[in-house]
Amino acid sequence: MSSKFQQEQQRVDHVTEIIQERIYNLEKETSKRKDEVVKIRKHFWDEIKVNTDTFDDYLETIIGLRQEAQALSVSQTTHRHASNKLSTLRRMQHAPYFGRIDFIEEGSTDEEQIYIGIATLTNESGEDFLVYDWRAPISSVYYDYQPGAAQYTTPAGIIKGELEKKWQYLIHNGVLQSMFDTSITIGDEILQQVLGKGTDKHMHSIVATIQQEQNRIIRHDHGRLLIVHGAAGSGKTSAALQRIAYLLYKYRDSINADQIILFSPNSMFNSYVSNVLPELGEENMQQVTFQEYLNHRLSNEFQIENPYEQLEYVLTALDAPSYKQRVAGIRFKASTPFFEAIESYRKALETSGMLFKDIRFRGKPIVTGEEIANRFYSSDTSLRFHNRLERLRNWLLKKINETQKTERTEPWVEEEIELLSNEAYNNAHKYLAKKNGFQRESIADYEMEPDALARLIVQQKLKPLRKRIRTYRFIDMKGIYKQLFTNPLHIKQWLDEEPPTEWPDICQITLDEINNGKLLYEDATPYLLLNELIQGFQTNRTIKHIVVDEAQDYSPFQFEYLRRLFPAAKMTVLGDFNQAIFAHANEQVDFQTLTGLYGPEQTEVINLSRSYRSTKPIIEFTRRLMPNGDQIIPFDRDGDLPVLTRLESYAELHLVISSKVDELRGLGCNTIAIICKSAEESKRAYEALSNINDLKHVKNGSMEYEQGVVVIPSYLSKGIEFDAVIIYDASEIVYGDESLRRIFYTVCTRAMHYLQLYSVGEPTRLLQTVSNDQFIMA
Ligand SMILES: Nc1ncnc2c1ncn2[C@@H]1O[C@H](COP(=O)(O)OP(=O)(O)OP(=O)(O)O)[C@@H](O)[C@H]1O
Repeated sequence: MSSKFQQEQQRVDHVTEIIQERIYNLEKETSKRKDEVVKIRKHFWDEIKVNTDTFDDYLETIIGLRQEAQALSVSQTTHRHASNKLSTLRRMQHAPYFGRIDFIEEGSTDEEQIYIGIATLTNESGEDFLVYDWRAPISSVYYDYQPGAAQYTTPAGIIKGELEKKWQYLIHNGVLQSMFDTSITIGDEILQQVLGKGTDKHMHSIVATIQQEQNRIIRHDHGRLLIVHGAAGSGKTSAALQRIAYLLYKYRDSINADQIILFSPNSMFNSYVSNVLPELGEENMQQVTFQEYLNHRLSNEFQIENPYEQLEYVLTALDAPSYKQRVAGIRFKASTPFFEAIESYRKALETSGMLFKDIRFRGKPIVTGEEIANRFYSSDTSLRFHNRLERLRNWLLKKINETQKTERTEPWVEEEIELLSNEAYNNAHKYLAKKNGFQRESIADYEMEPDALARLIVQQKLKPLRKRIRTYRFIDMKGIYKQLFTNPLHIKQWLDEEPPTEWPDICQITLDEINNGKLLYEDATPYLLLNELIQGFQTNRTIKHIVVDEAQDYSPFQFEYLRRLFPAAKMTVLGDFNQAIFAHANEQVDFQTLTGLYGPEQTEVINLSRSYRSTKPIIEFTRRLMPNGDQIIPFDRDGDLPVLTRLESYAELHLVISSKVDELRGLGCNTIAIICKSAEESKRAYEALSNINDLKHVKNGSMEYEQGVVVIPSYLSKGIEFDAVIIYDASEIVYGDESLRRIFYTVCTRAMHYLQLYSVGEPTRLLQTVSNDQFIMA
């Protein structure tokens, strides 16, 4: 062992010792804090005298409550910080750092050695940095430069200097396994090692090996919108997650994890990526799917189709009578012209077309929908639309007040009073006594007048109606949306161009679904948009950053919606048009359309062209599937060529797949995915392959990324990766249509180490763009 290596091991030992000492002290402190929190919680009420007899007593009670609550909150926050710090240190004790730069600042002769790890560690006095956080300004030199002139940006300005050397360390359980001088080693050894490993149940952080182009994304910090377009496996999701960690570090005084939302494709993906931030000592951001948001907003009104049901229809219902029309509808309803048509339609509603529901009480109309509409259209048209609606709402609430007065002498109220249970009667008595200023002991002295009770009963009965009016549920939103489709000719008033030729059928399909209480996925966002344009946007200003992964699956419509929903947020959008698998993704859409969201000066686009996930032979193969594939640069990792095996029957296929799975298991693959085109095909495959030990079936709604051998439909496999991928049936019959190219590309790019394709009969024509030397025909 060289003395240099020994010295480095000694340093590791020294730093590890310090970390262990800190852990020991922090453990003591956190357990003290924990006891404190438990004690405050337990004795919370003992410390407070609740007395509300006089105003002064009341005030004292409130102040006491406040003080105790504050003490609890301070202790809880301190405890949380200490536990976070503790879990970071526990991680660091096994590998305190992963890199080092030797840097000489301009104007100085001293070479500084900067060790880089997942968090900052200083000596006891706090003056010497033993480890720098990977997000510290100076650490960017590690990711951005090779030895030579280098610089980094601090809040005080740019610091220039000379990067003398750059080192990578591999430390495991406190033992230095290897260290590389990156100016001497050829290729990126540590990256090779990391990428060569098998998959895990969760994605891991990449801080030790972030590449320069990825670092640009992580540290990008100007403008409202960052668009990242990158090849499959280029590290978009990874960069997005490290970027969140970076933002949480840089803006730790003003942003917390709850103020960042990651929009992800499905729950399984959520579980797959959920470990990256905690691994970096940060709390997880909020994770949602767009569908969850739609359900949250609309599931009371409709049964909403989910995006995968829509896709399953597109993939499997080719023979359905209205297939062509439905697909045309999906495309059109996601388009900018339809978005603009909805905006024009809403404008037109200022002069006519608003529909309202009757407001009824006990079966009798208080005001009919028609009367409400007349009132609305006779109001001052110079007011803003939303203010007119507000006035209308106030007018209706007044009507309810009038009803309350007239109803209380009606015979039904008398009947209700007679039928009141003792408990209900006593509750009413107590409520009215308090309302009339009677306190505790004196409550019994209150004599309830029958009229007051009658009023209370009517008021209770009218409560739901008041709530409906306050929340604008007297607007007939379904009816208004349906009006867009009731007469196929009407759309021309709001649309600048011709609607698709299938428009009359699209209208019929839409109306049929809505009349059955269903909302197709393609209608969900337009419906919600119209709703918000009419009632005012329900905005969320607390969110400071939203990250949209797999952005190619969103329509421009949805982005516009998100922009309005989160007016105070910056946005990071990551995607790959080669993987745009939804039917609404037509050829013309690209990320340039998104520049319009915040304008060009607020937008930056970064491209990632190097792909890391798969071995070089797999990337060479998959990139040939796409016309623009030559722009994808494979990371140079060796591996086997993909194999295509033609079989003549499904019986044969199932036998062969079973033995292939055994072989791949023998090669050490932790995750093997048998990827099918649709859920329908997956179901058949899963049943036929039931002899495979511990085979799992991933369906829409699956919550966890499963290790082992899974059968999975194409669209659910996106965003995730497997050690080995088996394409269940890459035949012309299954993938014979050019429109399936992106799906086919997406599934093949899920493979990290092995890619095996089977074809029952003639292989798909999509493979004709791949030359014969890029795969083995077995
Ligand atoms: N700099 C890096 N260091 C180590 N591993 C990396 C790096 N960049 C990417 N990877 C690995 O490459 C794989 C693909 O990364 P990721 O899933 O982030 O790519 P993606 O662009 O989101 O892919 P896709 O679009 O195909 O879903 C992951 O296993 C990730 O850990």
